Amino acid sequence: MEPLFDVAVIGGGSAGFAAARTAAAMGARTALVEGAERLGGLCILAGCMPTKALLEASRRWHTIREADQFGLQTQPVRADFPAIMARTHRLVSEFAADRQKELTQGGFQLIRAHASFLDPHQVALAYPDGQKSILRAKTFVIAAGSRISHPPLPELAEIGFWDSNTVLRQTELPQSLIVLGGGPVAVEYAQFFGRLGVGVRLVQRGPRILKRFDSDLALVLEEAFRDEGIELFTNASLVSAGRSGKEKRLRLVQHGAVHELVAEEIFLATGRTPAREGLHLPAAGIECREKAPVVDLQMRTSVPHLFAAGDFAGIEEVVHIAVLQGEVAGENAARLALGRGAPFRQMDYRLTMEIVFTEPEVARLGLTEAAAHQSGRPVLVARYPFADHGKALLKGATRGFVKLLAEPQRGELLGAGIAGPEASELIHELVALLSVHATAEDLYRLPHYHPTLSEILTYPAEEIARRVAASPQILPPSPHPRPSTP
Ligand SMILES: Cc1cc2nc3c(=O)[nH]c(=O)nc-3n(C[C@H](O)[C@H](O)[C@H](O)COP(=O)(O)OP(=O)(O)OC[C@H]3O[C@@H](n4cnc5c(N)ncnc54)[C@H](O)[C@@H]3O)c2cc1C
Ligand SMILES: NC(=O)c1ccc[n+]([C@@H]2O[C@H](COP(=O)([O-])OP(=O)(O)OC[C@H]3O[C@@H](n4cnc5c(N)ncnc54)[C@H](O)[C@@H]3O)[C@@H](O)[C@H]2O)c1
Repeated sequence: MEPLFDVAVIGGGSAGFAAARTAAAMGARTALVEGAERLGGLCILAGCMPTKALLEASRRWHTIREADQFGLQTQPVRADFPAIMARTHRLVSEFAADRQKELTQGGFQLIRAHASFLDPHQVALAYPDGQKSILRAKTFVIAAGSRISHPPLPELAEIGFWDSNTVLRQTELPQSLIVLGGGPVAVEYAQFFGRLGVGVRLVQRGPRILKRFDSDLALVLEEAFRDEGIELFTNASLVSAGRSGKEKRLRLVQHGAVHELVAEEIFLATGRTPAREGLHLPAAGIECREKAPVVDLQMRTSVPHLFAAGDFAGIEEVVHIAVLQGEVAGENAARLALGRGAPFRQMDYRLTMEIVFTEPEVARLGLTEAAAHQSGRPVLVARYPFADHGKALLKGATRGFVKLLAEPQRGELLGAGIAGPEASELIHELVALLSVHATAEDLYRLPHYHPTLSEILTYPAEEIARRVAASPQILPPSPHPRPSTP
C-alpha cells in the first residue's frame, strides 16, 4: 500500500508549522495533524505572547509610579486586572486567527485530530467527533510540544495551584502569591504580579534563579527583585504543602532552617516536559533519553525516517530554536521522502539565545562564561556597566551590565550576556556580528549613533580589542612546515 503523504507533521505549534511549511515548499505531499481544540500552539496561546502582553501592562504601571524621578506628578494609579486580561485575550485571539489562516492556507493539508503511532509508518487519528482513521506517511516530523511538569509535591494537586495555563483564566488578583521555580516562567510572572501589588515570594531549588544564564547576570535580576519587594528563597527544598481555610501553606528547608510560607495562591513554574503522552511512542520504536527523544543535528530520531522538533525534542525550549528545528526537520523529511538524499540540513546552535522579559531584561547569546569554564576553553571576557553609560543615565535605567566573550587570538566574538534596559533588542546586533564571525575590533570600529543604548557594546569590545592587540600572538602552524633538519 502506497503511503498517502510524503511528510506528516504531528503538532501545529511553532515547530510543526515551520516543518510543514518547509516540506510543502519543497514539493512534498504534506499533512499537519493538530489535536488541540484551539489552533495557535503554546507561544501564541499561553506562552510568549500573553506573558509579554501582561508584562507590558505591569511595566507601564511601574513606569508611571516612578514618574516623580523625572519631575512628573501623577495621580494614584490603579491596576484593573480584568482589563489587563481582556487586552491580553484580545491580542492572543488576533495572533491565533492569523496562525489559523496560515495553517489552513499553507500548501499542506491540516487535519484536526489527535495522532498516536500504530507502527513507524502509520498513526491512528482520533477526531473530535469520535471518528477514527489511519494516516500513512513516508516520513514524520514529531513536533508535539511540551507540557507543564508534574508538581514536585503530591499535596499541591489536592490544594490546587495556578500555572502558566490556568493563570490566563483568572479574573482577580490574589493578595499574596508563592511562585515555585526560578526559570523564565517563574521570574516573568513573579515580577508581573509583584508590580501589580501582590505580595510575591519566589522559591527556587538551586542557588540562583535563571540557571541557564551566567550567575553574574542572574544576580542583577535577583537584586532588582529584592528592591521591588519580591522575597527570594534560593537553595530551598520543598517539604510539604497544605491548606488552612483560604490560605495555602508551604514548608521548605533552606540552609537547614525550616520556613513556613503562607499565601492566598501558589503558582507552579518548575519546568516543562516533552509531551509524549498519547503519542504511543513505543510503537514508533524511537529511543528516548530521560524524557526526550534522542535526536542528531539533522533532527533525526533513532528511527531514520522519524524526525523531531521544538519543545518535544527537549533541547532549548524557545521559539527561534523550535522554528529552526522545524525547518531543518521538515526539509530533511522532505528530502528523504522525495528521494533527493544528501546534503541533509543540520542544526547550528552557535547563535542560540535566551531572553527573559523582566525589568531589567536578561539576555544570553552563544557561549556563556560558565560553559567556557566547564569545557576549559580560553576566552577573553569584558564587561561594561549601564551605570557608566550616558544614555542609560538619561533613561534612569542604570541597573546591570553588558559582557562580551571572545576568543583570545583574533578576538572573534563567541558569546554575550546583557542584564539591563532593552537587552532583548541590544542582543540582536551581536547576533548579526557573531553570524559573520566578527571580532571585537570589528564591533568597536562600527559607527554607533550618540546617545544610544547600543553604544555601550563598543566599550567592552574596545577593551577586548586592546587586550588582543597587546598580547603576544601565537601564530597558527604554517601550512608548509619547514623540515626540522635542513
Ligand atoms: C509561559 C511561557 C512563556 C514563554 N515565553 C517565551 C518567549 O517569550 N520567547 C520564546 O522564545 N519562548 C517562550 N516560551 C517557549 C515557547 O512558547 C515554546 O518553546 C514554543 O512555543 C514551543 O513550540 P512547539 O511547536 O515545540 O510546541 P507547541 O507550540 O506546544 O506545539 C505543539 C502542538 O502539538 C499538538 N499535539 C501534541 N500532541 C499531539 C498529538 N498526539 N496529535 C496531534 N497534535 C498534537 C499540541 O496540541 C500543540 O498545538 C514560553 C513558554 C511558556 C510556557
Ligand atoms: N522569555 C522566554 O523566552 C521564556 C519565558 C517563559 C518560558 N520559556 C521557556 O519555557 C520553558 C519552561 O520554563 P520554566 O521556567 O517553567 O522552566 P525552567 O526549566 O526554565 O525552570 C524551572 C526552574 O524551576 C526550578 N525547580 C524545579 N523543581 C523545583 C522545585 N521542586 N522547587 C523549586 N524550584 C524548582 C528549577 O531549578 C528551574 O530553575 C523553558 O525552557 C523556557 O526557556 C521561555
